[in-house]
Amino acid sequence: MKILVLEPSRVQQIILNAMFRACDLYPEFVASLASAMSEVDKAEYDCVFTSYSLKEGSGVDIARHLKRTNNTKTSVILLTTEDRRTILNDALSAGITRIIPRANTVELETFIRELADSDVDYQQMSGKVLFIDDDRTMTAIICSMIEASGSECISCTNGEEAMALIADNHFDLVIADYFLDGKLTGLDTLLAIRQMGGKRARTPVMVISAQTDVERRIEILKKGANDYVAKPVVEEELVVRANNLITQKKLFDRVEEQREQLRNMAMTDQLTALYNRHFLVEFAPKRLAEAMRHKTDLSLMVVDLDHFKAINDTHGHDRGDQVLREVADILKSVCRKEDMAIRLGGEEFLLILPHCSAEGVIKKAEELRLLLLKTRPARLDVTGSFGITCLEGGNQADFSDLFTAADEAVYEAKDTGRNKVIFRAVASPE
Ligand SMILES: Nc1nc2c(ncn2[C@@H]2O[C@H](COP(=O)(O)OP(=O)(O)OP(=O)(O)O)[C@@H](O)[C@H]2O)c(=O)[nH]1
Repeated sequence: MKILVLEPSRVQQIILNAMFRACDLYPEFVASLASAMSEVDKAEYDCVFTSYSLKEGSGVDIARHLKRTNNTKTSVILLTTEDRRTILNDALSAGITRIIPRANTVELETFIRELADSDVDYQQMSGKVLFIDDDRTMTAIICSMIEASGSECISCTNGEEAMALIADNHFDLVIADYFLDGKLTGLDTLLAIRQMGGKRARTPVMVISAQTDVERRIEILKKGANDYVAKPVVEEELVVRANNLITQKKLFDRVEEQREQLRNMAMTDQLTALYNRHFLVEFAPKRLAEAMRHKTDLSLMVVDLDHFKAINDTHGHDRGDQVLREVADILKSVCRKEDMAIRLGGEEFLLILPHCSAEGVIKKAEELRLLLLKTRPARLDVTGSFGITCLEGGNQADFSDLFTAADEAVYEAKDTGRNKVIFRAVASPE
C-alpha cells in the first residue's frame, strides 16, 4: 500500500509516522501542497492523508487536483479540527473520501489499522450469504462456490426458517429460490424482508427461478429483488452476481457509516465533545414540540463562565481549553439520558432538560454552581453565571422565547455580581 501524508507540522508528522509504523505502513511525508501534487503526479498512491489547514490553501485542493488529473485510484483522507458542516460537505463533494477529526485519535488509529488489514480489492469483497433452497444438491454446490469465493454461506430450506435467521443475523446477501417448501415462497420471503425494520429491509435479495418469461422477471424485480437468475443456474454466473451485490452492499454500508460519522462530527463540538449549535438548531425545537405535545415540563439552563478572558490571559489559552473541557465533563455528569448539553460557543453552554420542572432546574443550577466551585476545573477557581427558565407542561412557547428568557437571566446574573443563579419566566405569547 502506497501512502502519502501531506502534513506541514513536524510534530504532527512524527505522531502520524508512529501510528503508521505501528501498523507496518511506511508512508512518504511532504509538507506542502505543491510537493504533494507533484508526488501524486509522479507515482501511483493508494491513499493521501492530508491536513485541512495548509499555508497555500487547504487539503481539499489535493482532492480537486486528483479529480482534474482524472486520478480515481487515490483516495484522500482529510484530518481536520474543522466542524463547520458546509466546509465538510464541500470537502466531500470535492472528492475527499473520508474526514477524520484531529481530536479523534482512536478513529484515526482504527482507520489506519483497517487500511493495513484490508488492502481492499473492491471486486473481491466477501460477506455473509443466506442461501434458501429446498434442493439439497443445489445448496451444497452453490454454498461451496460462494465459500470458495471468500464469503460465508449459511443455508436453509424454507422462508420461515430464513426469516428467523435474518432476524438474528446481519446478512450481506440473501439468495432465494422462487418456489420453496413451506408457507412462504421466495417472493413472500423477499416481501417480508422489505417490511423488516431498519437496515435489514435493505438486505440485497437475489431470486432464482425456473420461470424465465419476461413478465415473471419483471414481477420479481418490481417486488424489490436486486437481481434475478434463471434456472438452470450457471454456478459461476450466480457467484459473480452474488459478489457484485455483496460489494455494492458493503460500499453502501461504508458510505452510510461515513455519513453518520460526518453527521455526528458536524453536530459535535470538537473541543468538549458536547453537542454544538448545529445540533441545537436541528433538535431543540423538536424536543420542545415533544414536550408541548405530551404536556410535560421542559427547562433550559444557560451557563456562562465568569471572567473567562482573564483565565486565558493569565494562564494561557491551553489552560483555558482545559477549563472548558472539564466544565463540559461536569455538565455531562449531571445530565440524565434525555438531557442535552450543548456548547453554544466560547465559554457559554446550554442544557436542555426535558421533564424538569422550575423547581428542579433551580435546584440543579444551584448544585452545578457549587460543583464548579468545589471541582476547580484545571485547578483554577472558576465560577459561572446561570440563567434558567422552564416551560411548564401544558403551556406553549417558541424555542426562541424560551432561550431568550434563559439568556436574559444570564445577563441579569452577570449584571448583579456573577456566580449566581437567576430564574426568568417565559414571556407569555401576545
Ligand atoms: N481557551 C479558549 N478560550 C476561548 C474559546 N472560545 C472563546 N474563548 C475566549 O473566551 C473569552 C470570553 O470573554 P468574554 O466574552 O469577555 O467573557 P468573560 O471574560 O467570561 O466575561 P463575563 O462573561 O462578562 O464574565 C474570550 O477571551 C475568548 O477569546 C476557546 O475555545 N478556548
